[in-house]
Amino acid sequence: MSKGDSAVPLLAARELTKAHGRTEALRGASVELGAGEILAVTGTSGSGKSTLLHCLAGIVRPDAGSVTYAGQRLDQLPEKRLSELRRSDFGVVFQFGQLIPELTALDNVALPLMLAGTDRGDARARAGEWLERFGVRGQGELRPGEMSGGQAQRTALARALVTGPRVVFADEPTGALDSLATEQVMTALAHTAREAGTAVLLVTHDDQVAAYADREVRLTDGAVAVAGVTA
Ligand SMILES: Nc1ncnc2c1ncn2[C@@H]1O[C@H](COP(=O)(O)OP(=O)(O)OP(=O)(O)O)[C@@H](O)[C@H]1O
Repeated sequence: MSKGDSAVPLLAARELTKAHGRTEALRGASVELGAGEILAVTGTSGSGKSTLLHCLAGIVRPDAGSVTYAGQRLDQLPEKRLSELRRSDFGVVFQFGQLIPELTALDNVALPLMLAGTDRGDARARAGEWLERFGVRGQGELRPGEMSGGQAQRTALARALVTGPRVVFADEPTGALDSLATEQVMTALAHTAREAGTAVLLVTHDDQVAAYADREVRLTDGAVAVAGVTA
């Protein structure tokens, strides 16, 4: 039984619709994420995966439908409260990790802690522990441009998890990596998320990546077509 089987989901989208101009990216998409669950959202290009992730993460507001997180309506929260909640409870990783190029790996991971008020020494110590978990502690003094794609993505994941979020949103986190680097990144993500009890919403078009999830939902034309168990 997966940890996502609890009666009340941690995060739930109901009947979401969202248009970008005249393109209807979401047309009644509903999805639930349990605490500690790893959920893969799959589907062909343009099926609405990223838009769904953005709505669930409170980055984009849906046109209609609801997003409920830990009992509160995310889609109705005022912007200030929403950004506080995103900082405290959510971590995000995109296809190209979006690390800050001028900072070392260690300082990139320490930054969210420092922004939350942790002093630099403690933040760097904790950042080092997270780099260790992702197998890139040895690269801590390198800048993103000096790392391989896989090392940079593992650093981005360490940065997303260092603040202890309840949910990590990962949009094609291995989209730019070869198969070996994908395996290393996904193994590290699944292992550390399970250890920390962090839920992960994983957007991917790659079956190799979806196989790391507890469950998969497939989007077709902005709505969920198939929901099932992958593992
Ligand atoms: N900012 C935007 N402006 C206009 N159209 C957009 C915008 N973002 C997404 N779309 C359109 O909305 C639809 C859904 O896009 P979305 O990025 O959510 O799909 P996706 O499944 O993540 O695609 P991909 O796998 O190619 O990233 C597509 O037709 C896309 O072209």
